[in-house]
Amino acid sequence: MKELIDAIKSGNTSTLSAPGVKVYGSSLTQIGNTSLVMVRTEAGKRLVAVGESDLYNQLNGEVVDGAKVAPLTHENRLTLNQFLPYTAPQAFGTQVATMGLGDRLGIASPGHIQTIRGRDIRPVLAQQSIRELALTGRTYEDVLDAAAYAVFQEGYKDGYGADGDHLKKEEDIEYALRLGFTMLTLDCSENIDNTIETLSADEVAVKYAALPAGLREHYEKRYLETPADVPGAALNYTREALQKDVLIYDAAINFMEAIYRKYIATLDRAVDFEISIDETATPTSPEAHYLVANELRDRGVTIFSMAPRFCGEFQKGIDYIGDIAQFERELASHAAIAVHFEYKLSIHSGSDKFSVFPLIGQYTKGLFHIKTAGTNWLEAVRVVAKVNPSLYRRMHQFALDHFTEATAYYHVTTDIDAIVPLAEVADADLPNYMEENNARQLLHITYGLLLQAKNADGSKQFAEEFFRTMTEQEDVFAEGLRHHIGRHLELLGK
Ligand SMILES: O=C(O)[C@@H](O)[C@H](O)[C@H](O)C(=O)CO
Repeated sequence: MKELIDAIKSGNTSTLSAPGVKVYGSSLTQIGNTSLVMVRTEAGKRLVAVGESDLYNQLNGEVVDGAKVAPLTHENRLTLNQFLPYTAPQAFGTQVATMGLGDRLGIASPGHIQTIRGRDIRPVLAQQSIRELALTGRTYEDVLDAAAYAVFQEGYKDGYGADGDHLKKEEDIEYALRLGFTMLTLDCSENIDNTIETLSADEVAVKYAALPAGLREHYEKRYLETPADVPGAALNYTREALQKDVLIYDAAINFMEAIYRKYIATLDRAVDFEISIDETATPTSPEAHYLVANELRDRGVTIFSMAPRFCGEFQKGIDYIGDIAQFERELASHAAIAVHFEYKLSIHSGSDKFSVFPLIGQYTKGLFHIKTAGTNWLEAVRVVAKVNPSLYRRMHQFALDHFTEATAYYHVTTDIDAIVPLAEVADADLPNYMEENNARQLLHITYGLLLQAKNADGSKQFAEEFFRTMTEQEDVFAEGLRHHIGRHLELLGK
């Protein structure tokens, strides 16, 4: 480390290096009297601060050869945010395309930054759902720390977001806001009544008639008597469809308004508020989308984006499943509705939907929010399959043994029997599993079980070897993300 510190002290920072130390040259920055850089040593990543200043004194670490060497702790991240505002998350609003780049491991953001830098889109790097936190055992502090340190490591100063994703409970909303998250995705799935879709027209009519007269009059006046005028959207309300939509979404709209009034409208800072109605059995018709959006606007609820449940299937880690012509027809209306109400269309489970990306870029005119997460985990699994076949085989077999348990968390239509048996695949061909839909979904939804699995003695069954492998292969992982997420962005027109 001494060679590095001396080079910084002498101002000879063009090629920083030191034996046994990886220097992240893009991180080098000057704050007053202090030169700050990120390195990786045998002990892990560290901040190295050379030159006394308030920053130098506030960083918790040890002094080595006259420099402060600080671990990537939560407290040191907060200090970094204080002195380097670009390392803190920001809200983006509706006028720039954004991409959620969920990182379940806390090590993908450098590759994501290298992929997105210089493109006409901004990254929401710190994006995890409560479901992901529960499955990985991480916290929102961990998620935000990892993203902030990656931003510093890469010297990325174009801004990034932090999305508390698929939040259903007020306590989780408060948790994310308390930590400074700059985007909230309100998951309304538990307030949407999917049972209505199972009723006959007569049963719907009876249930609808039982609603308060004033409520029925409100909706009938606005959607049967008043034509919806949205350029580019084909909207046609029938009495039967309206009755179903009111029964399906009215409670959810009240929930959206209540959360907005209590948590968003009262904030003294900008937060991108996303409405998620995608994780429901009921596809969101354009008419239902317009109804929800119109009611929110009339109630004074301002949103950053809306995630409808599109027709067909947006399943985890694989391409779109469904009638692309119907998807295109309805996408045109969904996109027109979003433009009409001045928010962005949000595409959840956006990973790997290559066949419809051009349509999404086209109809949203390049102004969208797209969410990915699982595909980034699968790029890490691909690295393991390439460089550590023994670990991959053990993880794959564990995933097969625990797949049914994992289906409790994610809706997939995986055909496990279609996956080529491990014994028939040579080590060199293991990465090919990441090209096969059923194997992709097998490893995709079992991520939490794999990362949390323990041996009889309580040690981690895979996680320690997995992260050691990923540390050794961090450049290979970043290259894999640049290629795979880069393909997403190219097809989206970014
Ligand atoms: O797995 C999760 O809970 C999240 O990644 C969630 O699926 C997210 O909203 C998403 O759509 C990522 O593609």
